[in-house]
Amino acid sequence: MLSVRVCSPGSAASLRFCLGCTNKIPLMRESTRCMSWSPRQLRVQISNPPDTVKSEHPRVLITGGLGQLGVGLARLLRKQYGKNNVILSDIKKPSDEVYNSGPFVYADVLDYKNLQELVINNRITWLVHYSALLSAIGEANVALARRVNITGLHNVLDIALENRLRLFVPSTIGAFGPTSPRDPTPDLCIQRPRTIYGVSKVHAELIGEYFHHKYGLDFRCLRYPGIISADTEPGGGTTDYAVKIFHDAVNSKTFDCYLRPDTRLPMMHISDCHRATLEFLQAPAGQLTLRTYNIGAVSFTPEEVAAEIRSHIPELRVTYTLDAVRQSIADSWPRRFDDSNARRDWGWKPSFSLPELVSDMLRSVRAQREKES
Ligand SMILES: NC(=O)c1ccc[n+]([C@@H]2O[C@H](COP(=O)([O-])OP(=O)(O)OC[C@H]3O[C@@H](n4cnc5c(N)ncnc54)[C@H](O)[C@@H]3O)[C@@H](O)[C@H]2O)c1
Ligand SMILES: C[C@@H](O)[C@H](N)C(=O)O
Repeated sequence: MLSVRVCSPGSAASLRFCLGCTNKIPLMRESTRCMSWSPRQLRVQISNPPDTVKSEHPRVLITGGLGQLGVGLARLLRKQYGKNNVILSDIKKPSDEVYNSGPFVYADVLDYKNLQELVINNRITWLVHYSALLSAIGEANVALARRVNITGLHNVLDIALENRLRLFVPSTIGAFGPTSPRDPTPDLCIQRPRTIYGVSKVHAELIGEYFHHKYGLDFRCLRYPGIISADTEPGGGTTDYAVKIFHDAVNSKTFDCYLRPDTRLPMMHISDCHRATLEFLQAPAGQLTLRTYNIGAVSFTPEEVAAEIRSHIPELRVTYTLDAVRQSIADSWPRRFDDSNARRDWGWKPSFSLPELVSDMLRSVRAQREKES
C-alpha cells in the first residue's frame, strides 16, 4: 500500500530532497526515497534535484512533432545533441525525408501507458510537448481540442513528474483575451481567453507552474506569437494567413485575406522561435524568475506585411474576405507582446525584423518552388 510522507520544516525528512519541497532543502543522502503527491501516486526515486539534471546531454522526446514547428526544432536539437538523442513523435505518418533524418515513433498523447513506455525505454530527460489543436481548428472541434490539449497535457505532466523530466510546453498569444491589456501585453495580467485553445493553454501554464512550485517539476513555458515558416504548413490557427500570403504572392501574385487589413498581431520567424526554445531549455533554472514567459519579435497587420512584400513583388494584389470566427479571435488577442522579462532573465533577443522576415520567406518559398518544378 502506498503511504505519503509530508515534509514539515525542521523534521528529519526536511533535510532530504522531497518533491513537495523542491530544491529549497539540501540533499543529504542521494538514496533517500520520498513519496510524491503525484496524481497517479507513484513512488519516486530521487537521485538528482532539478538543478543537477545534466542539461548538456539530454535525451529529448517531442510530441506532436510533425506539425509546423516540431521537425525544425528536432533538426536544431539534433545538431546540438546528436541525431539519436532527439525522438520525434506524432500520430501521423512522417514523410520519407523526416523518417530518414532521425528517430521517429508513433505516440498518441492520449495513451498514457505508451508515452510512459517511450520515456522509460529511451531514457528521456527532456520532453517537448507540441501536440495541440490550434485556435481556429479547436473552435471547430471543441471536444477533441479539450481531450488533446487538456487530457493529453495531464498525461504528459504526470509522466514528466514521475520521471523527473524537464518539460517544455508552449503557450501562445491566444492565452489572452478581450479583457487583457493588448498593447503591450505583459507576462502577468488578466487572462480570460474566449477559445478552447486559449483556455487549455492558460490551464497548461497554471497547472505546470503549480507542479513546479508544489513538486519541483522543471516546467518551462514560452508564449509564442504567430510563427511564420516557409517549408512547414501551419496547422489551423488564426495567424495562418501570415504564412499563406508568401506562397500566394510567389505563386499567383494575389492573396485573399480572412482578417481585416488593420488586424495587428505579434508574429515571429520560425528560426527565432526554435532558437528561443533551445536557449530557454538550456537556461540555468536559477536564472528563471518566471516559468512562463512572453517572447516577442515583430508585430504587423495584413496591410503592413503586404506592403513589405510589394517591395519585392510590386504586382501583389490583396483582397479581403473576412472569416468572422478568426477575426473575432484575432480581435481578442494581444497586438504586441511585452517580453522584457525573457530579455532580462535569459537574454532573449529576436533576430528577424519585418523586412528580414519578408526577404527570407520569399527567398525560401521561391527556392522550394524551383526544387519542386
Ligand atoms: N505555430 C504557431 O504559430 C504557434 C504559436 C503559438 C503556440 N504554438 C504551439 O506550439 C505547439 C506546436 O504548434 P504547431 O504549429 O506545430 O502545431 P500543429 O497544429 O502544426 O501540429 C500539432 C501536431 O499535433 C499532432 N497531434 C494531434 N493530436 C495528437 C495526439 N492525440 N497525440 C499526438 N499528437 C497529436 C498533430 O498530428 C500535429 O502534427 C502547439 O502546442 C501550439 O499550441 C504554435
Ligand atoms: C498564435 C498561435 O497559437 C497559432 N498560430 C494560432 O493562430 O492558433
